[in-house]
Amino acid sequence: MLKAESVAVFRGERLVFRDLSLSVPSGGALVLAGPNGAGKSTLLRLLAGLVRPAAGQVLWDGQDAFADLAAHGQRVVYVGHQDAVKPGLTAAENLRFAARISGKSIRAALEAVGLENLADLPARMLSAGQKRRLALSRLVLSAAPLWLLDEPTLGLDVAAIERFGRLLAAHRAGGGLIVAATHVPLPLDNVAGLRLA
Ligand SMILES: Nc1ncnc2c1ncn2[C@@H]1O[C@H](COP(=O)(O)OP(=O)(O)OP(=O)(O)O)[C@@H](O)[C@H]1O
Repeated sequence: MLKAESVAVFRGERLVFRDLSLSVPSGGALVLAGPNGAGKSTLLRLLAGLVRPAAGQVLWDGQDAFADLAAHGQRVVYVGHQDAVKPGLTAAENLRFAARISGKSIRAALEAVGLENLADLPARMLSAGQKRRLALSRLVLSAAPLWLLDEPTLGLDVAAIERFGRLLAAHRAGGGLIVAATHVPLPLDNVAGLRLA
C-alpha cells in the first residue's frame, strides 16, 4: 500500500502543492490529471523518492519511504517524459543493465512491446513511438511493484496502446501498483483519479 499524507512540495521557491493526500492499494491504479504545471510530474518524483516533501509523509506499507531510500528505490520503476534511451546502443543493449538487476529476459521484454524485430538496431534509428516502447519495456524487466508513469502513451499508436494496456493489467493482477500522469485517457480499468489544480 502506497500512501501520501498531507504532503507539500516546493520546486525552487514555488509551493507546487500542499496538504495533498492519496492512497493506492495493492493492484490499484491512480491517474493524475491537471493542467500543465499543476505538479503531476512533481508528485510522481515525490512518490519515487526523488524529491523530498517539505511537509507530510510518503508511506509504503506504513513505513516512511524517505527513511530508507535505497529500499524504496527497489520498489519503484519510474518512466519519465524523457525516454532515457541511449542512442548509440541497440535496443537490446539499452536493456542490459535492467536485465542484469532483475535476471529477466531482454527478449521477452522486447516482445512485450512489439520490438523483438528491432532488437539489434541502434536506438537512434528508432522512431519516436518505438523509443517510447523501448522505455516502457523497462517496466517488464523490473521486479518493482510500484510503476510511476509520466504520460506513458505519448507517441504510441493504437496497437501499442492496447498492448501497453495488457501490461498494465498483468502488473495489477500480480498485485502491482500504478500511478500515472496523463492528459489523455489511459488503457486502465477501475482506476481512481486525482486532479491537481
Ligand atoms: N527543477 C525545478 N525547479 C524549479 N521549478 C520546477 C522544477 N521542476 C518543475 N518546476 C515547476 O513546478 C511546477 C510543476 O511542474 P510539473 O512538471 O510537476 O507539472 P506537470 O503537472 O507535470 O506539468 P505538465 O502537464 O506540463 O507535464 C511548474 O510550475 C514548474 O515550473
